[in-house]
Amino acid sequence: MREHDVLKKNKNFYIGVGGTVLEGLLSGSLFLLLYSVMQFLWAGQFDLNRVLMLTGAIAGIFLLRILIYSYGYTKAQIGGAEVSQNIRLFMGDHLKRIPLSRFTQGQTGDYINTITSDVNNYEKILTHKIGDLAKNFALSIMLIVFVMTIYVPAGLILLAADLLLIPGLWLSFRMVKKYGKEKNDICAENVSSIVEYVSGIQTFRAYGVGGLKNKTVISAMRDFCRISFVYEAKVLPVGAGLGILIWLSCPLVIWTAYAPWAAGAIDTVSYLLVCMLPLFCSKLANAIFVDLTSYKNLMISKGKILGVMDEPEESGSMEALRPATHEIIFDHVDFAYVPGEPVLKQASFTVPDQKLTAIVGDSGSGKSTILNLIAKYYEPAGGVISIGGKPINHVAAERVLEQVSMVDQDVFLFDDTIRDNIRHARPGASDAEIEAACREANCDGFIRRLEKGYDTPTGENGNLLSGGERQRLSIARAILKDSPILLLDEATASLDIENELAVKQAIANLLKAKKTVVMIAHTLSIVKNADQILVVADGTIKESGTHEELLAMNGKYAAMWNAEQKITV
Ligand SMILES: Nc1ncnc2c1ncn2[C@@H]1O[C@H](COP(=O)(O)OP(=O)(O)OP(=O)(O)O)[C@@H](O)[C@H]1O
Repeated sequence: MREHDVLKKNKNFYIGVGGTVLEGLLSGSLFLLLYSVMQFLWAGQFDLNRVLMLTGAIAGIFLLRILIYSYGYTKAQIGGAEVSQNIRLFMGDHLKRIPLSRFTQGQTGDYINTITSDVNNYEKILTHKIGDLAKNFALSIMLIVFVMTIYVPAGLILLAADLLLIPGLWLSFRMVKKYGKEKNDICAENVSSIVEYVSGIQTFRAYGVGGLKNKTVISAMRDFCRISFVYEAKVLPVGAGLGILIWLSCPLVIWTAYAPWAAGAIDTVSYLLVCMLPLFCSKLANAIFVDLTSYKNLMISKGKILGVMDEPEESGSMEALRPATHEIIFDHVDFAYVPGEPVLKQASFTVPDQKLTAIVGDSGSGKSTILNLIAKYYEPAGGVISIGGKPINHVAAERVLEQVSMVDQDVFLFDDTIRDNIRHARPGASDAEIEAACREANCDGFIRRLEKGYDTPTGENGNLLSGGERQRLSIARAILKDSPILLLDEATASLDIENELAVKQAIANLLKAKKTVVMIAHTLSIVKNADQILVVADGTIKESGTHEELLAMNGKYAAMWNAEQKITV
């Protein structure tokens, strides 16, 4: 489905609108019945037969209205839900192709806001607003025409009152444009701060900055309160002023139609009805004003949806990447997360095929960034990265990731069973293959001790498991995926000794298979036996070689090694 097609209204929507309009017109027809009742009364021809006929007609119309309304309403809801489902599925698919660099915290709040509340708003336009507007327009036209058949000038006054909606809406649309967009942006910021608050609730509590002490959330809420007030305060006077002007049509009609009534050109019953209908018409005009103003406001949501849909996706060929070897080369690679703050500067190195390369360096020197670039989570600003001699700059990230398994410090687990969490690595894997991978990853034992074994739910983001258990599940995923390149961010520092040993054993098992491995090591003793060690500093590779070669250089690595030895002793 093409991006703008998903926003298109469907058949159910049109049936829903048609039903609402029909139901509205039927409700308007009650005025015609009322008119005939008054005519019969006035003529002294109202008898039991007529009462029965009229009440029967009213009951019939009422029943028909209920049927049409229920059918139309249900269809409109189904139609709207279908459209919002298509939008959300499309966006889900689209988001996975948007470059990761776009997912800053503020932007993430924007995305969440768009996928949830903006799509809900758009659904509301389809299910309620358009139908209500069409119904009120149709009913207004019907009543104006009816009044015109009785006395043309009275109908023209009602028409003129309705035409006042044009300047009124012009003004209110300007306000919506000015303050509605700001309200929507502040709402997105609110979502970001709430997402941050809920995700970090443990930390906030630990430092006693939860609830009313949380400055970011409170200030975001205050901003939202302020803009909501400003928005209403700006739009409300326009609506109130317009309401009064439109309402003036009531005395004007009474006054205008008086002369023809007094002259006998209009009978008393018609005069009475002509005097009553402007009240109803002005209520309809006010409803149209409110609905069109909120329609315009809700259309901001449509604009935001289109904005996300139009965000450029990662480019690159979807052709399968089938390199003969899995040697990785960085050739003068430049990279920055934030423009003007380079993380890698002309970094060049080679990771030999089927060998273990370790990356060491100070915290923040760019080690994880190197792994992120190999996995194509980010694009370099300059230089070339190639796998097996093939530059990956123009290859789609999905194709590169087929060659790569990543085990890093932030293990993401879905709120699903352990078995299905591991199966994400290779959806076609059998239960036996999953269990074999878990044995290798040193997690089969603890999984079997759980009440439901492999069918135990991990909880949201794996919060029912310990850090070491989550790490081992992520290693099991890498073993199951069995891809030729393995990227490993060694993270045993925060684990207790038992978990640390289990994770280290799991990593040792993972390294047994012949793969091209790039491993970030935070403790040098782990990488002593690596085939090559790269030392990252100042955005580039400062030293490279084996442990012995680097010690002999007596440079940064030797200094780091000596410092570590002192701590260990
Ligand atoms: N998503 C991001 N947006 C902006 N800056 C980032 C982002 N990720 C990392 N950085 C910055 O880039 C630099 C390198 O980060 P990186 O995570 O690659 O370092 P590292 O060597 O792996 O650190 P550590 O050993 O502490 O994990 C750091 O200054 C970091 O603050």
